[in-house]
Amino acid sequence: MNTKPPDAGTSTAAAVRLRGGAVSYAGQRALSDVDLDVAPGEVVALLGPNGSGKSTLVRAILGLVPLSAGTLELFGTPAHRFHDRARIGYVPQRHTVGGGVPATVQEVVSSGRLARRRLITPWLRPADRAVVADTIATVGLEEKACAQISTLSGGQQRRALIARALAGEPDMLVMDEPLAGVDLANQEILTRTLTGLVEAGTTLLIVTHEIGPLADLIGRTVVLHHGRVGYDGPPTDEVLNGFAGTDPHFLPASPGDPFGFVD
Ligand SMILES: Nc1ncnc2c1ncn2[C@@H]1O[C@H](COP(=O)(O)OP(=O)(O)OP(=O)(O)O)[C@@H](O)[C@H]1O
Repeated sequence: MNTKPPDAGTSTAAAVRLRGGAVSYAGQRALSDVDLDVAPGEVVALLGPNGSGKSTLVRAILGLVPLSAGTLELFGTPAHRFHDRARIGYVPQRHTVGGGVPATVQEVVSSGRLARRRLITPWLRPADRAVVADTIATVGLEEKACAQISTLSGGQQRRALIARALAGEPDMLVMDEPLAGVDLANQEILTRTLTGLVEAGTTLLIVTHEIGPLADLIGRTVVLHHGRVGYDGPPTDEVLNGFAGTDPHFLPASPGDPFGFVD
């Protein structure tokens, strides 16, 4: 699926440009002095131990939590003046769907399309419906399009919610733990989906504990320690193998210990 105009996502402006970013919750610092550039078309994995600030960083980029310091630009525009939110798709961390709201896969995915169109009229045009159908096919859920989303497995729900984000045809997709709790078959489908998006020029920012099947896709890893960037570079074996989400020996980086592995 790629119905973007040919120049979409190829602008030279960074998709994300954060300088000196800081976030506090009730006076407690969760992020400090974070610099992050994400170029159009880049695939960046955000790693780090539990509580190191990964989700906070993506929430700050998405404007879901305010920066207490620093500056943020999205696609070359200061974040406070950036109104084209549909250019950024977001799949949050805990995103299985409960039984509370009855909705089919098609309806859920359509809601992602409606959000892009900022519709005054509450219906989709044929071209929008085609994108919705295409997106459902991209994540391999054609046969479930009319099923209630609450009847799907966790992995299938995750695929549906990724499809919802994709239905807005974002230039950048931000995903928090897309593979967590997803079985191998669903991981493979998701990896194929993401590979197709990257080939189409979509920028990916992925918070993950499990590089696993995504290893071939990821061009760069940014590792957070205690709310600061400890490593920013290629996904070396040392980063990928040495990282463990809850490893107490994974300490703040220092010049002699760039990955923070040494006690
Ligand atoms: N809404 C909140 N209110 C108060 N503190 C919060 C809130 N969200 C996160 N924190 C704290 O901010 C710090 C960073 O949390 P964050 O969830 O960003 O880390 P993380 O690296 O994404 O962790 P995990 O891998 O467990 O998801 C932690 O100390 C956490 O307890």
